[in-house]
Amino acid sequence: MPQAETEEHTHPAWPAVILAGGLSRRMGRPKPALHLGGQTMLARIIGRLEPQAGHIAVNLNGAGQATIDGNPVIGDTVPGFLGPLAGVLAAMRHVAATTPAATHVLVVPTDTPFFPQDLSQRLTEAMTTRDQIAVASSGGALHPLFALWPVSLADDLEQWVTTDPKRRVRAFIERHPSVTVDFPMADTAGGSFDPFFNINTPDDLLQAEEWLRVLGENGG
Ligand SMILES: Nc1nc2c(ncn2[C@@H]2O[C@H](COP(=O)(O)OP(=O)(O)OP(=O)(O)O)[C@@H](O)[C@H]2O)c(=O)[nH]1
Ligand SMILES: [Mg+2]
Repeated sequence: MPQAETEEHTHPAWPAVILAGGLSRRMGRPKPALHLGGQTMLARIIGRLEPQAGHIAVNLNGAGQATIDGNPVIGDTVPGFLGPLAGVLAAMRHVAATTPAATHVLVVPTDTPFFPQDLSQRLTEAMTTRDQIAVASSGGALHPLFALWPVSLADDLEQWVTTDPKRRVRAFIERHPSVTVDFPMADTAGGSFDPFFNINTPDDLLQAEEWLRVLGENGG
């Protein structure tokens, strides 16, 4: 069961968590604070989520500050920079504690600013049972960090992230019932555009500025 529907939401509003931890080694500086089109990446992701999610929290490796941009910060619940799945685990624990009625948590990464505006709606519609992980894909590529995760997987995930040597997101998903939702490429003046364009390097950031111009002020 999602959070209560409100007038702004034409579909269920899941609690959501933004993965903003990690080391940003390829970028060389923290990705959530990067500026894209005059806005931080994190602010951009929050703006993209707000119309399609309920309560939003930001996951960092440590919860050194209480809020960012008005949203609560949650730290990883397992230490050691264990990767994105540590953030997914923190998201499940947070939602179980703060929104116990929610069966799922919507998780998105901080470095993919043009993700679809109907992400939550389409992932929700694709689920046929409440034990499924609903995962996004585009152009034949899975985007395992864009998913609706059953909160009930928390204990199993904790076991996995603290014992599996690779902690690959896909490998964890494969152990559970899931459904994949394919999102179309956008047709733009600059050609076909993948809405899951991911920013990892300084060069990716320059390209993202270009796409922002092509897509318009808010990035589509
Ligand atoms: N909570 C948490 N999130 C993480 C961790 N590692 C990566 N992430 C998040 O997972 C998403 C994808 O991670 P990457 O692109 O690999 O980010 P990264 O590890 O900071 O970057 P690189 O060091 O260049 O690999 C981003 O949204 C990161 O914020 C982690 O240890 N804990
Ligand atoms: Mg990484």
